Amino acid sequence: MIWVAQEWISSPNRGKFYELQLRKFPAEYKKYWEFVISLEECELSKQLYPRENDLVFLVPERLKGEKREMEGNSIQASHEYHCAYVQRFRRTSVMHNGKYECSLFIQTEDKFPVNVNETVRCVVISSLVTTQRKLKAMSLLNSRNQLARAILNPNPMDFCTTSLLTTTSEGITAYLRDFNDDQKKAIETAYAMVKHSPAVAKICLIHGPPGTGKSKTIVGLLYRLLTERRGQLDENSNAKIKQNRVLVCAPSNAAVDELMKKIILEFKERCKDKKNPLGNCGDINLVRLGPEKSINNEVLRFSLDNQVNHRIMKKDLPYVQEMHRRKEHLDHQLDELSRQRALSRYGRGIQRQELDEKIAQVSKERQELASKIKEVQGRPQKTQSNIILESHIICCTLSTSGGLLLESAFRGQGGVPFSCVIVDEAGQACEVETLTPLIHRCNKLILVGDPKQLPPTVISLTAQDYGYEQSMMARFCKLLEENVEHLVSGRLPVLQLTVQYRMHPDICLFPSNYIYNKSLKTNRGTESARCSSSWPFQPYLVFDVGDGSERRENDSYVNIQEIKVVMELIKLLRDKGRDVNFRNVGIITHYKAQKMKILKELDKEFEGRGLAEVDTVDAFQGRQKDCIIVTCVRANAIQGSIGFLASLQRLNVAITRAKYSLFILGHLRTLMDNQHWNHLIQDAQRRGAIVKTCDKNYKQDAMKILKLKSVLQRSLTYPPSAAPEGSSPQGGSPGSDQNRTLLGDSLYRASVDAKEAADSVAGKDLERPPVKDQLRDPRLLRRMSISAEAPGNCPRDPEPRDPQHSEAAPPLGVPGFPVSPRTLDRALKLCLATWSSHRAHVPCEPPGASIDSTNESDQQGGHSHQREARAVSDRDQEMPSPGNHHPKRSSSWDDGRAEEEDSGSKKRKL
Ligand SMILES: Nc1ncnc2c1ncn2[C@@H]1O[C@H](COP(=O)(O)OP(=O)(O)OP(=O)(O)O)[C@@H](O)[C@H]1O
Repeated sequence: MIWVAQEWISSPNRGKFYELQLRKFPAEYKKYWEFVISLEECELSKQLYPRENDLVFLVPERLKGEKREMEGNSIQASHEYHCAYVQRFRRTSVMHNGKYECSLFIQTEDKFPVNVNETVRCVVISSLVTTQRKLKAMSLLNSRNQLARAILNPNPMDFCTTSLLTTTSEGITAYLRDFNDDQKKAIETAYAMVKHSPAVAKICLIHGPPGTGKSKTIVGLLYRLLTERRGQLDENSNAKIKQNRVLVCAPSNAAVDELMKKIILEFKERCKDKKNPLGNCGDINLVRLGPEKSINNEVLRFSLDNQVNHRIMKKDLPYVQEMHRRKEHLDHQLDELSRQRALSRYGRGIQRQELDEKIAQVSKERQELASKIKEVQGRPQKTQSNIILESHIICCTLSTSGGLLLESAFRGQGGVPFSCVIVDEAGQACEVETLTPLIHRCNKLILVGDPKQLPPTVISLTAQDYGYEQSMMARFCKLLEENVEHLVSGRLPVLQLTVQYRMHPDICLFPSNYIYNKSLKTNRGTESARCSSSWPFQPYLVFDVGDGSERRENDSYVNIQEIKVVMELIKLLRDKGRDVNFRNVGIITHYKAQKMKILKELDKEFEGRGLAEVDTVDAFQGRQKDCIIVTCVRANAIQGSIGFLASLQRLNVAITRAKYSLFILGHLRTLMDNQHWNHLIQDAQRRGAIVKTCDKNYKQDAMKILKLKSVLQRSLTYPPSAAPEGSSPQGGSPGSDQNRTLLGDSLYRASVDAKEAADSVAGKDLERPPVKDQLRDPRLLRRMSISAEAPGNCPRDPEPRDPQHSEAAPPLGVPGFPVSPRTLDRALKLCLATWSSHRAHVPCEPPGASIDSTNESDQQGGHSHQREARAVSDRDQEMPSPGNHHPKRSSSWDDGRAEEEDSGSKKRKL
């Protein structure tokens, strides 16, 4: 029953009441009850009436209202409530009290204290179909699958390793050029596992952090597995070659469809003869199983129902059309007869009788015709099975893979129907769910996912205690990691994807260091594109909304001050982002009430146009946006729990969705009570990426998301009064690639369009503030050692609270060292020089915003100052360091590339 518990609440929209009338007491089966509901009610609530396999709660009439069914997030079962299972739903055509009736057979757990004819309230909790499939998968595992032992008691030999590499043909070598080394290794290893020794049961784990191309790798593997098929197919066009059929599953419909879109693109693109493809998807056949209403429109064409209809329509179209015409004719006839019958109410009895007989006759004929149409158009099993058998890739959810459809299609075919089962988003599937596709006896399982992102959603705490929240992939990875020292190779048999193609390197830095053990690297092309000067906003800032406070709203929370900041940021994105497409901006909040309030505000501001997408972390998993704003909401005066926010996996997903800019809004004192947030804040603090704000200043503070174009320009014309330190805020020396990223891209590699610059900063302030106030980038402020307590800033600093983190940076506002205006001027020129020399070979990928990215005078300026800049760079490095600014010395969160790039920069200096 534990397994059921979490699902009671996972379908909240099904929690509806039904009044049922107990009709008779079936003496023979004490635990079975027959209830009656009126047909009218059934018709009205077609979607929601208790259906077969539904789990329901039954409450006798006399107990109604005595106790609430829902308390908080959990349903309280007590002796008054009877957990029951809808065994059978039967529609009968019996008239009762002037209404047609339906019968509902419900099986209760034990004796149900209800009297005959007493009304019973029935609460539909959830369908048990999925649960039944999971139970079936569990019970069949041992008898049906060779992987049973490996799953229950895994050892490293059960997992495929890189030693299985195969030889590749020229064509495949050329194809694999589009993939990075990790992806190639994953494809080749999984391919070898499937193709070599098919009798050996093996599992392949492909672990891919955010944006590392997990889907791309799956598509590449499918292509690799199925291209050989073409050769075989040419000789023997029996399309039922089971060795070349793959079952591709994911826990959710959305995940299946996302992957399918990529599969379709790839196979269509690579079709040998596009005018004459061999299958329905390029040269292969693809089918998507599952109810049509849950399939994305873009892939609906490949649904089983669609393909069945297409085949039937093609064959039986004229016949079906004729039947429809006849049915329409009978409908008209019935209408007319009913009208005549109504008119003859006061006429002769004989006439009425004749009409009744005629109506009955026409009704019968119509009913027969309707069932014939249904039979032809309905889903004839034979056609379904043929389509499934002819498919090379079968896509469906894990649950659907356990349905009767697949089983009956393969019944009597002999052998194993798939060469392998691939599970995408495997980190998000419950263990038992992952067992479901294994009922088809396939002994090769490929799990692709990231256990460090969100686990399966399990609300029941009891279920969590039993480990139901842990995915199979997470369990395997954990076990292997714990025993890594006992492995002969000393290496984990997990294929790791380590190059990400999504995030700006500044966004990637913290998750890479803290969550992925410094292993997540940014692809060079992605780095250049993300650092493009055409994107006018900073990549990574954490706003400390110090005077924000959480307010409870029903079961949720809101934080009004954070909403104000969100709205201000959104307005800036709109005003300064020029072409920033709002569909590419996402606002992530963990709380429903906050989401609703933000949506309302956005609606007010934009009158329903151009709304940014607002949703929970869970809804954003697997997706990406150009800019993400995270509003954390929680802000307690008395420190307490931070609820959903506490999960590292949720934090990971929230901060890894943005491509160009990530702005996190939170009450840092509250957040710092959690160790993961504490690390994030300390890291941001070291990088000078924290912006303190409060109600008085939030509008000005929001402006800090703009890149510092004006500073760059003014620094050349107005020598400022302070200079930055020589060291970068995150390590690496000036001129190193990493440094270019952090300094050059975020701070200086901005558009130098004078007009834009003036407009974005100085133009706003008629009374020009002192230079230090104009330098709004927190990193620069930090480097210049300008106290965060400067006028207009908020008074409170977040301080690292956790004494166990010895590498913790001091609180914001620690005085730095004095720098002269000349040094600052030189340093700025240095950055400009590095920027312009770097830019020369950096391709730009406009993300949607297109701002003039070149400025002659700037480039020339940078060029002419290059030599001088290098001299400054050398000298700056010798300057006394405040000690905690050079992460290579002070921080355990260095970018893994720092050392390599540091030496690179030294070479450049030589
Ligand atoms: N080798 C590669 N070369 C170029 N681009 C790549 C490569 N691999 C992946 N990408 C790009 O990176 C982006 C993310 O890829 P993909 O969606 O496959 O990643 P993912 O790991 O499945 O993402 P998620 O974290 O959302 O699950 C896509 O735009 C994809 O085209």
